Amino acid sequence: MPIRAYKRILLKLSGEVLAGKTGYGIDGTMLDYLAKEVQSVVELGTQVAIVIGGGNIFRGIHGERRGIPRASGDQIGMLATVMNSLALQETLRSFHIPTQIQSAIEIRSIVEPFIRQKALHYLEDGHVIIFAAGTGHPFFTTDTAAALRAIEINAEAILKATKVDGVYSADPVLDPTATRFEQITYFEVLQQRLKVMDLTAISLCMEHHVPIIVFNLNVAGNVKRIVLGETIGTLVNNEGKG
Ligand SMILES: Nc1ncnc2c1ncn2[C@@H]1O[C@H](COP(=O)(O)OP(=O)(O)O)[C@@H](O)[C@H]1O
Ligand SMILES: O=c1ccn([C@@H]2O[C@H](COP(=O)(O)OP(=O)(O)O)[C@@H](O)[C@H]2O)c(=O)[nH]1
Repeated sequence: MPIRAYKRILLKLSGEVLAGKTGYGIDGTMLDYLAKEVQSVVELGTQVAIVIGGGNIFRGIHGERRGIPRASGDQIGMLATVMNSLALQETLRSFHIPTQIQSAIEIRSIVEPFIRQKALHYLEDGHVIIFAAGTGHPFFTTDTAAALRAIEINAEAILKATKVDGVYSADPVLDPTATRFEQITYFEVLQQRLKVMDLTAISLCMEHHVPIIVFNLNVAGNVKRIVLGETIGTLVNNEGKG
């Protein structure tokens, strides 16, 4: 078996990634693609926790335009992450990967509530665990939920999957002259307000020394490459050189 760089990771998937090319909702081809990426590291014996966003269905901030107060809009957004989690769970199970969901909001007839000790047991038993409903609180994001859960389960790294291949000096989607960092410190990300992840999430990771690897999910095999220690994307930690 190849040597793994990481034994326990937290994979952060944006909701948007689930929409695939359709741009909205849940795309079956994308679910299969994600399941294969996850399978490739489960096969290495890596423990995998996943936090998934809801932006493919609803973002709280956008509700305000339709007269939905932010806190209610955020609750809709959190429920969207539960829908995405269920879709991903069923796909992972169809790939024979044992998968559990734990939700930060209690919806007991559908998914288990978040119980840290139980989550740790699932991981140790080789189950993939999906943490749904973000932090359970409005005004937060699933990036912050990813940071929080990564700390709670002692994940060795957060793998932040995006459609760009790392952290840039500016949003590369908007600024073609932006340059990519191979490594950068949390402090530099905060100081330069680089919006690849929200600042609350970065601060939590900085305080608790959780490295973040920002990488392009659209390149097949990237999750496995990272777990095997290849330098992919941008590493955010305390020692980055910028
Ligand atoms: N400095 C930056 N470096 C890299 N990406 C950035 C930067 N600033 C903004 N971004 C954007 O952040 C996105 C990554 O966040 P992600 O969670 O995937 O997207 P979203 O929050 O839109 O679902 C990238 O797709 C990119 O367009
Ligand atoms: O702890 C959380 C996490 C998410 N959300 C809501 O859920 C939506 C979807 O999450 P996010 O935008 O982080 O998803 P992504 O951008 O990763 O798809 C957000 O817009 C918020 O409205 C929230 O209120 N609290």
